[in-house]
Amino acid sequence: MITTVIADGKKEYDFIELLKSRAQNSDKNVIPIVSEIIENVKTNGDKAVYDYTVKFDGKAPEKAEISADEIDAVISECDPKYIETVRKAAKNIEDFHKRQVQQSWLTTKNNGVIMGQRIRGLKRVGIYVPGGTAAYPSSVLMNAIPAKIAGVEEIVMCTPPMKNGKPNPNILAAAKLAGVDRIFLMGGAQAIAAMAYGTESVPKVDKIVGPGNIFVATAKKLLYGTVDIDMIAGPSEILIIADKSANPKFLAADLMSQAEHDKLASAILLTDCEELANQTVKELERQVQTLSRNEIINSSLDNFGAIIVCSDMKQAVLFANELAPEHLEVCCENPMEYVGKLDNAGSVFLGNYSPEPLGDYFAGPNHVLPTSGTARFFSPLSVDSFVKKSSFICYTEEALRNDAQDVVRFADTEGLTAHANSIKVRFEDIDFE
Ligand SMILES: NC(=O)c1ccc[n+]([C@@H]2O[C@H](COP(=O)([O-])OP(=O)(O)OC[C@H]3O[C@@H](n4cnc5c(N)ncnc54)[C@H](O)[C@@H]3O)[C@@H](O)[C@H]2O)c1
Ligand SMILES: N[C@H](CO)Cc1c[nH]c[nH+]1
Ligand SMILES: [Zn+2]
Repeated sequence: MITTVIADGKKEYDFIELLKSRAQNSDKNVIPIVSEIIENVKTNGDKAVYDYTVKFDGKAPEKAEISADEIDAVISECDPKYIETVRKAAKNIEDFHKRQVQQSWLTTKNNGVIMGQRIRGLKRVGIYVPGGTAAYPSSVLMNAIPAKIAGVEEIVMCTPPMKNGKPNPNILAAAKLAGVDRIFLMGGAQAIAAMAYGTESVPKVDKIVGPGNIFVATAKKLLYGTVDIDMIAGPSEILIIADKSANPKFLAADLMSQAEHDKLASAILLTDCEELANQTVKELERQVQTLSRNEIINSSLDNFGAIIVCSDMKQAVLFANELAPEHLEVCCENPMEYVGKLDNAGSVFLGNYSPEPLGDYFAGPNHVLPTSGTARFFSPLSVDSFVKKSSFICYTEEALRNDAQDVVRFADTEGLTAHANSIKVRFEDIDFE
């Protein structure tokens, strides 16, 4: 079961180092596997993707792309109540992300100089929607809605087929509602490589976004540069900081909500209350028996789960910032007090009634979030992830004349005479120093 460590001034620091190194090293073994897949797809295109789909997903569809007619036929199988829920979630996600939109701007200075920044949607993006051990229609919404708001011209989606080689109807319904343009049934590193290089059927994209397991996350990392990526959004993580006011039943449930994603998922509790830690262990043992994915949960908690009884809540905050988790729940008496102290987390859930799964599906903020400690420098998926910015400058002759001497001096200092010359030829009447 989960490892519990009690603060003694050293053990807890050593354990935090261990947890950090676990998160960073987990992809070492898969790099050679993923590199081979990428090379094969680059060389052999659709044929390689087909073979990997058979190998990893069970059965490959004859044609990887799903036609519009097929989509409509499959969607008719969905439960209308589910469609209604998707619509409500989509509305919340749209409302949240619309607030992120940045406008192009220009400014005119007193001397007539105009400059500004043009912001526009990327031309073609690839969104990855996981579908291995579970199907993720919620990830379709989280990827596609901000892309649409950003004005992306074409959204290409890849998701693995179900075991019978067919598409998951609930994923297709979410894709249609969110405005995805083309859908391909393929998963894992091979799907990422197909979108990065293009194949006979899959178009090459400018950027790949979206979460996935360790094979997907590693492929994105290796292909960065051939294509842009959003971040490393690998196996899920939850870290909870809790004081004695927290409810162990809620804590255990929330820890396991992320552990059930993947054997490599991590679930960590930091508390200053030993009694709460013990009660949470008991709750984990009790509740896990009632959950369908208990095998994955047990493996995840065994290998990547931890409860640390900290010396105080200040130490809990310090460790939370060190670990930089994907999701951070604050189950403390005054949760708002912590907001300004938590610097490194993908998404923060405040109070006993903001459980992590609410954010996964419904509240509005994006659930595609940085993992493996990369929340230190990556941000959640957002409208920003789908735009490109170009700046522009327009000087008048008079304005350039005024700045000419300074620009020439800078160019001369760098030893770049051609740069200086481009200014000088415009003002042959100026005697440059
Ligand atoms: N960070 C986030 O924002 C976020 C959001 C949602 C989900 N997730 C994570 O996404 C992941 C989803 O994982 P999943 O496995 O269910 O679906 P997935 O679609 O990411 O992966 C399935 C694919 O993995 C490949 N694969 C499986 N075993 C392989 C092997 N031995 N060698 C090579 N390739 C192999 C196959 O191609 C398969 O199609 C979970 O880890 C979950 O925690 C993260
Ligand atoms: N918790 C996942 C991100 O790590 C997102 C998700 C989708 N569905 C359920 N959960
Ligand atoms: Zn989740």
